[in-house]
Amino acid sequence: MRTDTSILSPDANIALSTEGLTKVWGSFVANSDINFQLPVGARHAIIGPNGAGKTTFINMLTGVLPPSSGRVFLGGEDVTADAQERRVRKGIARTFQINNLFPGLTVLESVLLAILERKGMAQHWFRPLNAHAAEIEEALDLITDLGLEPQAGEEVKTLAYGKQRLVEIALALATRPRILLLDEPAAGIPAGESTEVFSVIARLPSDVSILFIEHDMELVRRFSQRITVLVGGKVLTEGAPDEIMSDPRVREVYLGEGGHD
Ligand SMILES: Nc1ncnc2c1ncn2[C@@H]1O[C@H](COP(=O)(O)OP(=O)(O)OP(=O)(O)O)[C@@H](O)[C@H]1O
Repeated sequence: MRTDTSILSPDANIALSTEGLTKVWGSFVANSDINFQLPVGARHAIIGPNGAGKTTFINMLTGVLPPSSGRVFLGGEDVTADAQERRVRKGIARTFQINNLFPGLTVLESVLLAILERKGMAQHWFRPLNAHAAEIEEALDLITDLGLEPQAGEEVKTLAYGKQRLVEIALALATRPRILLLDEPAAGIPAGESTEVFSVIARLPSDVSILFIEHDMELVRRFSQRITVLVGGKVLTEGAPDEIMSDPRVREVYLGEGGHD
């Protein structure tokens, strides 16, 4: 019997929550009965060994994957049946690999296009630039917030990978999200640059609630306020970084496994 009924009633402090979220493929259970709450303004990490179901969970939050059972709530609203685009309009954003999106465009052009898309104006992108003064200003503000102003006029594909990841975050922020979901935002980039990416994430407005998957424990320790540990598709435990890092069960199943590929 459920003793915590808060998950069932809208709570203004909860940006996103799930109830009994489950994903099965045939007899394989990738996510099992996940009850999760992301408070407004959270910096929350999901960790767990390979195949634990982290990406599957995020994919059900964004609408990329339909759950087999369970529900996803944005604030108090059940968005389980909403398609991905609709969830984006309601404030759930995730990052996409930039090179698949806007090949050949500069940083400024890419962010501008994302803002025009949000405003339903993307089909007018070829209008004279002065017709988009407000959107250009917004794009430049966003680019500045992410420390990308030196690269504003450069083609995205020519940037260092760390900068490309930041452009991807800028594009997600251009949708004006309430919630930002990041699946390994520093994957594939050199260690120095990954710290820069996370420092920028840490500086994002506090009303944007952030949930991220990250394998680097030092980054998780530095940049999360709370951690959920997934193992075999189930929540093993959840808590503050120090609590999680010293939990013998976590050390055994995750930290003790000798690293991650
Ligand atoms: N479409 C699918 N059909 C069947 N099994 C799948 C499918 N997608 C993922 N899986 C399996 O579900 C399990 C969980 O995958 P998921 O990518 O969510 O794990 P993860 O925790 O993100 O792993 P990693 O850390 O390696 O990225 C894996 O065993 C994976 O092989």
